[in-house]
Amino acid sequence: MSQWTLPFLDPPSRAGAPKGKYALIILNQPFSFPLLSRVWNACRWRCCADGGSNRLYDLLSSTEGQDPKRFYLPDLIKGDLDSIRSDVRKYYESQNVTVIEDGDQYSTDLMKCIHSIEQKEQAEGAQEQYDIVLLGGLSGRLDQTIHTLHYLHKLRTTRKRVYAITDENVGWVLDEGEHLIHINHAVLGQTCGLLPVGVDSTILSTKGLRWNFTEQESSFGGLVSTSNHLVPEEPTVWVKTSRPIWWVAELRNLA
Ligand SMILES: Nc1ncnc2c1ncn2[C@@H]1O[C@H](COP(=O)(O)OP(=O)(O)OP(=O)(O)O)[C@@H](O)[C@H]1O
Ligand SMILES: Cc1ncc(C[n+]2csc(CCO)c2C)c(N)n1
Repeated sequence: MSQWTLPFLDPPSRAGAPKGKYALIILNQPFSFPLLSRVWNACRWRCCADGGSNRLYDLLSSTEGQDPKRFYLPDLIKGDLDSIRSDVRKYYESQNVTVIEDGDQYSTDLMKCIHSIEQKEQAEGAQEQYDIVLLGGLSGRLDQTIHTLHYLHKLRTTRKRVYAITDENVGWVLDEGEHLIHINHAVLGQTCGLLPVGVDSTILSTKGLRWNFTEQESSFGGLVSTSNHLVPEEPTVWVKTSRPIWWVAELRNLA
């Protein structure tokens, strides 16, 4: 059974950053400072996908007086670089941030960043993979959102854990099998969904939700569990699925 916890969304603690090995990819979508600071501090390596660098730069330029930008320097900016602004590129280059242009028109900036994490893992010769946190990717342009759903669905065969996070949602792919999701109700809101994306149908069983399934079929032609609810008294949600599905939960305002 796969166990799922989200320590990268917990408030900073005196014990320091979560023990897990996390890598962050900042996509070109809006995010708040409280969300950024939590995931940033939890991750050991951080990368901006092309225009994600503009988001980081602009968010950290809005504070009067101090310049927090220099405390949030990514390890890498990568993509076809058709979205990064010249002032942003100039600033990060002046801070010695590596900027890599990859003009391939058959892979997205997200894919290019994932490739860099794989190269890093190879270079480090590490046994353990990075768990990957995408900041953004679940809202905005529908083709990009579907790309996130599609790509993470595909990545499940080679990557153990890849999460997509926005100010509204956290979601990831539950591969076929059994899963125990540990719920921090201070971080997650009420609603959640079990989405059979990219599969004809799945047989689902759940425990710990307001509306549970028992060996029930779920498909786009039939039933899809949207607007389901977490139950405040339940510390875990158990899911059994015969095919991969997307799990999404609402995020509380972290401010
Ligand atoms: N409007 C959007 N909605 C959702 N995700 C987005 C959106 N725009 C960008 N992204 C994500 O951020 C990444 C970087 O985006 P950017 O705007 O720099 O490049 P793009 O040219 O639009 O995307 P790509 O080159 O990857 O097709 C994309 O690969 C995608 O994952
Ligand atoms: C069938 C097909 N559809 C779309 C694209 C376009 N495309 C996909 S990824 C990418 C890079 C964006 O930075 C671009 C332009 C393609 N190549 N092949």
